[in-house]
This record gives sequence, C-alpha cells and structure tokens, in this order.
Amino acid sequence: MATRTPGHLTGAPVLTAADVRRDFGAVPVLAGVSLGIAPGEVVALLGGSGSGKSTLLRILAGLDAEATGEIDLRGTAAVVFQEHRLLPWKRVAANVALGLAGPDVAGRVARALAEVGLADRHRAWPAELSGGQAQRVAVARALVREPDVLLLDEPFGALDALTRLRMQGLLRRLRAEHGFAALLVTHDVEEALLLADRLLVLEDGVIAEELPVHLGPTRSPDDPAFGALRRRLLDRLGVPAP
Ligand SMILES: Nc1ncnc2c1ncn2[C@@H]1O[C@H](COP(=O)(O)OP(=O)(O)OP(=O)(O)O)[C@@H](O)[C@H]1O
Repeated sequence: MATRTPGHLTGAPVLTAADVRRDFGAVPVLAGVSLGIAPGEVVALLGGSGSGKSTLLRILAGLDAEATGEIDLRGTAAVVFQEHRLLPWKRVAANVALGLAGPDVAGRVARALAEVGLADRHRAWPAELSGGQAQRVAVARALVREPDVLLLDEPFGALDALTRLRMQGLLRRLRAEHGFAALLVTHDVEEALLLADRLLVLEDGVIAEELPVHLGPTRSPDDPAFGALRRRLLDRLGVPAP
C-alpha cells in the first residue's frame, strides 16, 4: 500500500506523490508517477482514455490499498467524483453533514450549501435535484470539510455544456475565496486551460509532460495565447488539427 502521511500545513507542496505504481494483474497502469501540488495551486491532469488518471486520483485520495509509492498529504483532502454519489435516503443537508464532527455542524452545512447556491434545498431529497444541483451538493459536501486539496475526477463530465460552464465559474469563485489547491482530472482541454495553473499529461504510466499555464486570472478561449496552448495540448494528446 502507498504510504500516506497526514501532516500539518507547513509550506509547499501540500500534496506530494513519489514513484506511485499500480498494476492490474499483469498490466502496469502507473509505472512511477511523481508530482507535487503547491498550496492553492490548481493542477489539471489530462491523458488518453485508460491512461490511469482516475486510478491516480483514487490513490492520492487514499482509496486504493494496492498501490505502492509515497503520498504525502499536508492537511486534508476531499474528493468530488463524476457522479454525485449522494445517499438517496438522506436529505441534502444530511448528505453534506455525513461524517462531520465538531461544533455547529448545522451552521457549517448551511454555509456550504449557500456557497453553492442551494441554501433553499437543504431539505430536498437527492432524487428531487437536477444533475447540476446534485453535483453542487457534492461540491458542498467537499467544501464543508475545509480541504487543503480538492481531488476532482471529471466533476462536471456528466453535465450539459451550459451547466458545465456555470460549474467551472463556481469552482473558480470558491477557489479564490477558500484558496484550496486542486487536482482536476478532465478530458476537456478547454476546461483545463480555463481553470488550471499547470497541466500534467499522463501517458504510458508516467507524467509525460508538464505545462505551466501563464494566462492570468481572466481567461478566454478567444485569446490567441489560449488558442496556442490549446493547440499545443491537443497535439500532445494526439488530436489532429481540423
Ligand atoms: N479495478 C480495476 N481492475 C482492473 N483494471 C482496472 C481497474 N481500474 C482501472 N483499471 C484499468 O486501468 C486502466 C486505467 O484506468 P483509469 O480509469 O484510471 O483510466 P482513465 O485515464 O481515468 O480513463 P478515462 O479517461 O477513460 O476515464 C484501464 O485500462 C482500466 O481498464
């Protein structure tokens, strides 16, 4: 099992992986992945289908007992998956509160729901929510834990294009307000370029490329620098030019 050392926030990086390896049977999926994420940094993880992105994220989240390597987490992490994974028999507020301890759980839950724009839905059942609303509850459930790192596995992948844009805006705002770091697994090159400070490409079981995103806080796909980076990334991912 990968060694996982919880620690206190002492400076950069907030999350480190060193020589992470994972085989499924005879197939090596991760063959020595090393990475570091600085406090407050958003890193997008891209790579072809089946390249091991979700496997890596699960390992970083401490959800894979079979991996080897070292994971050093300085602080707390919270995960948001592509599916909301809400418990259907619990109301929204109870889902957000799940496993929370300490004072004023109800107040913290209410604040987290307000931050994702769902203050009025705390008594709803998950089945009564739209896909976008359910995913916002999943974000609130992560946020209420005040994570130092958010691990996001295609969090908006199942949403329609418009909802996806809104969720990207929400994530940008929450990150500016809370200052958490994030690792964002995504298939969407544009999403990666809109949200990330740095891009990692996973290929053949290792981080094959690392690209800083020097685009500033206000980003637009219409910006030529954005377009150039998108083209470079698509080339790297083997997507031919139109
Ligand atoms: N529990 C498992 N048992 C066997 N093989 C697995 C298991 N989980 C993942 N794999 C295999 O490991 C490889 C990487 O899977 P993973 O889901 O991490 O890729 P991914 O990059 O997230 O893919 P996608 O972008 O399609 O979601 C795939 O070949 C997959 O079939």
